Amino acid sequence: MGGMTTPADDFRSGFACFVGRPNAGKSTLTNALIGTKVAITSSKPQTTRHAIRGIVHRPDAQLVVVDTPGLHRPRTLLGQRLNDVVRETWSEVDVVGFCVPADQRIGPGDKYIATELRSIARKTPVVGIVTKTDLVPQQRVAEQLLALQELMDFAELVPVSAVDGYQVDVVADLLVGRLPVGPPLYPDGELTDEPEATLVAELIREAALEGVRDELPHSIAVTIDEMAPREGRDDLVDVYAVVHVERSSQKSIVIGQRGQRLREVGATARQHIQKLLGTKIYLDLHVKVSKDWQRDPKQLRRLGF
Ligand SMILES: Nc1nc2c(ncn2[C@@H]2O[C@H](COP(=O)(O)OP(=O)(O)OP(=O)(O)O)[C@@H](O)[C@H]2O)c(=O)[nH]1
Repeated sequence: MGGMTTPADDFRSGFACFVGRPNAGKSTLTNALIGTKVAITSSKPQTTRHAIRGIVHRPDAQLVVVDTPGLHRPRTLLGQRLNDVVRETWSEVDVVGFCVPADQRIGPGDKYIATELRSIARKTPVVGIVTKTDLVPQQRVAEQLLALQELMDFAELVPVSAVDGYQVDVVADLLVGRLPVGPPLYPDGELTDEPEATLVAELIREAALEGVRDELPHSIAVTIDEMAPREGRDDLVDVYAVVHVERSSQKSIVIGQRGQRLREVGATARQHIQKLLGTKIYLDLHVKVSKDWQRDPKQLRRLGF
């Protein structure tokens, strides 16, 4: 941020999330809004409960898009837990974007989401978004907007195509318009310094936390020691990473019986990293006890906080 410029008095900042049935186009729209800049969750310990998907930086606003798992009709305890996370996110963001694809009839799944949204996030404005307009004739888009309007009270309605870019800015404007006035929540610079390594670290952290979030809420940090293409090959990147925990008891949780868990963490993380980088990777994962790293400013700095 540099402290050189002070944001204008009417600068807006805040959080948004997208909801909608699977395949409604939420991720694609998020990526279109964010462009190339990728944001990283691990840089802010207090926000790790809601993974940040990306940040839209504009001269007049900063829009932080958070991830939510899909809302399901709860059939299992896990389903219920996931739904709790969804509800919590909904009530904490400043605006929700409810996505419905233009090429599919509005159905029970959408009605379920609308009912839930109404009951949980009564005060959160919801923007109704008809996605994938490039797939259907204009007339169909209009019909879908009308059908969507019947579902619930929307703050705004807007059609968009993330693929051809139609009205992506309008969606951004509508979401930003619902954010409170306030300074940027995240510095711009840190997100672009080393996006890949930081994001790779975050993917490993996410994988390591999967299933043990309750046992190790904020006690994990990940650093990347080295990340470079294997010599003489352009299709393989070596990643050397360290998972930092606070106590040796946590180390055993992360490693698991005979290393079983760590292997799974590695496999999951590797898949995600390969997707991100678009190349094969070799992932070398070590677990290290960095005692009380959360309370030690020096260690915190080293771990990138
Ligand atoms: N033609 C077209 N296809 C789109 C558009 N947006 C998304 N898609 C496609 O629709 C499919 C689902 O898109 P996603 O963005 O993954 O949908 P999602 O809502 O994030 O899906 P979940 O992660 O399953 O909840 C993908 O195959 C996208 O390529 C669009 O604007 N136009």
